[in-house]
Amino acid sequence: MPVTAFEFDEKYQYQNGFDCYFESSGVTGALPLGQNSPQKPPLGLYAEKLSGTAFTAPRHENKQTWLYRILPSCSHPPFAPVAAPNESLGIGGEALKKMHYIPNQLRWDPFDHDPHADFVSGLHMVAGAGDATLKQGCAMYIYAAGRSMDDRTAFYSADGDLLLVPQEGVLDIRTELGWLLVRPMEICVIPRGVRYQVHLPTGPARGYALELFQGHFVLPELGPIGSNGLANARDFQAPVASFDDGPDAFGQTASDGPKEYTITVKFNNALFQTTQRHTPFDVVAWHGTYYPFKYDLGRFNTIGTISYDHPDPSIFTVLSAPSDHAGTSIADFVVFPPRWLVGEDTFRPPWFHRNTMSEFMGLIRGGYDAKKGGKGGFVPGGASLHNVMSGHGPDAESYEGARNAELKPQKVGDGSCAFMFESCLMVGVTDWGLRTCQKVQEKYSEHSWGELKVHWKGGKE
Ligand SMILES: O=C(O)Cc1cc(O)ccc1O
Ligand SMILES: [Fe+2]
Repeated sequence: MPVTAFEFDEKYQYQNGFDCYFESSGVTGALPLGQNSPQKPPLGLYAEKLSGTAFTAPRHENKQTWLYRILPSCSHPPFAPVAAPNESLGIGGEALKKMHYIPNQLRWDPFDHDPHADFVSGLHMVAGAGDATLKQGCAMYIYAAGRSMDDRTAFYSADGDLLLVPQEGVLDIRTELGWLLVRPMEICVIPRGVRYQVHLPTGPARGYALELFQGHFVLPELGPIGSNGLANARDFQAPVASFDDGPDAFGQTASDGPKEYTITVKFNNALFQTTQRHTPFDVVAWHGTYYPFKYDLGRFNTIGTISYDHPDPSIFTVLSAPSDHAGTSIADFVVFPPRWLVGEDTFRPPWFHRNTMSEFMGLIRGGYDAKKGGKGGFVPGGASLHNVMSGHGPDAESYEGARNAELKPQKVGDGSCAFMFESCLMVGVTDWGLRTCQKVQEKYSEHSWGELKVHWKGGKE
C-alpha cells in the first residue's frame, strides 16, 4: 500500500514523472522565455547552469538544469578542510582507501540512534568500492540523526548521487530545487552537487543510503514485462521551486547584523566548509533534467512467478545504476515488498546461492522470508553483506519451514519490506562498519547455517 498521503500542503507539491524535462517557478515571470541566459535574466536573477553529465553526453543521458537564483553559488570564501564529525569517512577520505575485504557473510544488529547528530554528522560509510576521484564505484551508508540540520547550513556531495532509504523517522528535505518530504517506505535521490538541508519533523531518523560515484539511476528495462510494471515512471516526484528571500537570507538587510550560512561539502569523502552571507536556498525558478526526486515504495508493482520456481531478484529492481556493460549494474536498488507466493512444487524463499555480485541488504520494516532465525536475526535497522561469491541463502529454520510448508497461496512479508543494494563490485567494509559501530553479529554464519540438516539418505528417497 502506498504511504498515506500527507495533508495537502503548498510546500509539498510535486511534478510527476521519471527522467523528464521539468520546469518550476516560485514567482510568475522568473523563467526566461525561449532562451536560458538572457543579458539580464528576469526579475534581477542570476542564471546558473548545473551540469550532471558532460556537456556532450548523448541526449538520452544528458542531465542539466538551469537555475535562476538571487545570488550565484560561487559567491563564497574558500572552503577549508574540516575534521569529519564521525570517523567513518576517515580523515581526508582515508576510509575508502583502508577498506577491509572479507569473504565472510556479515550481518549487523540495528545501528544505534544518535541524539546528538544531525544528518551530516550522523552519516556513516559502512561499505564501498571504487574511487570518488575517478568517478568509479559506489558506497553504502547508514545515517542516524537525532536533530535537524541548522537552518543556516547546507550540505552537498561532490562525490555522487545519493539514494536515501529512510527506515525510521521522516526526512523533510529542503533542496536548492524545492522541498521533498520522505517518509519510511519512500526513497529519494539527491543528485551530486545539489545542496540540501535535512529536517526531522517527527524526531530521530535512521536509514540507509547508497552513493553512486558514477552515472545516474535509471529505471530498469522491462523487456517482455511490457510497458508498465515494477516502478512506474509517473510515480516519481520532483519538487517545485521554493526560495527564501526573508530578511536573514542575504545578510545585508538583517536587523541584528549579517547572518552566516555554512556550506559543507563531501569532496573525495573528506569534508570541507565555507561560510557565506547569503542563503543557498535562493533558487526562484529552474528548468531541466537534473533534480532530486522521491518515490513511494508502496506503489511498486511487484511481479513474480504464477507457475513454479523462485525467479531472480532482478524482478524487484526499483532503480538501476548501469555500468558500461549491459545488464551489469554498479548498483541496483531492489525491494522485497509484500507479495503473494503461489509457486507449485517450489521452494519458495530465496535459494542457496553464490553470486558474482555483492549483496548489501537492509530491512525497513517487518521480517524477511529467508531469515526467520539466527540469534539477533535480520531485523529492521540492521543490515547484511554477502560479498562476491560468499555462499548464503535461507537460514536453517527458514529452510526447514519452507521445505515442509503446505503450498497454498500465501502472502509473504505483509507489512514488511527488505531491500538490497546489489553491486557488480567487490565491496570493502570500513573500520566503522566492522569495528566502531559494534553491531557485527559475530556468529551470524554459524547461527544461520551451522545447523543445516543432511537430508541425503544415501541415494534412497
Ligand atoms: O540473498 C538474498 O536474500 C537476496 C536474494 C533474494 C532472492 O529472492 C533471490 C536471490 C537473492 O540473492
Ligand atoms: Fe542473495
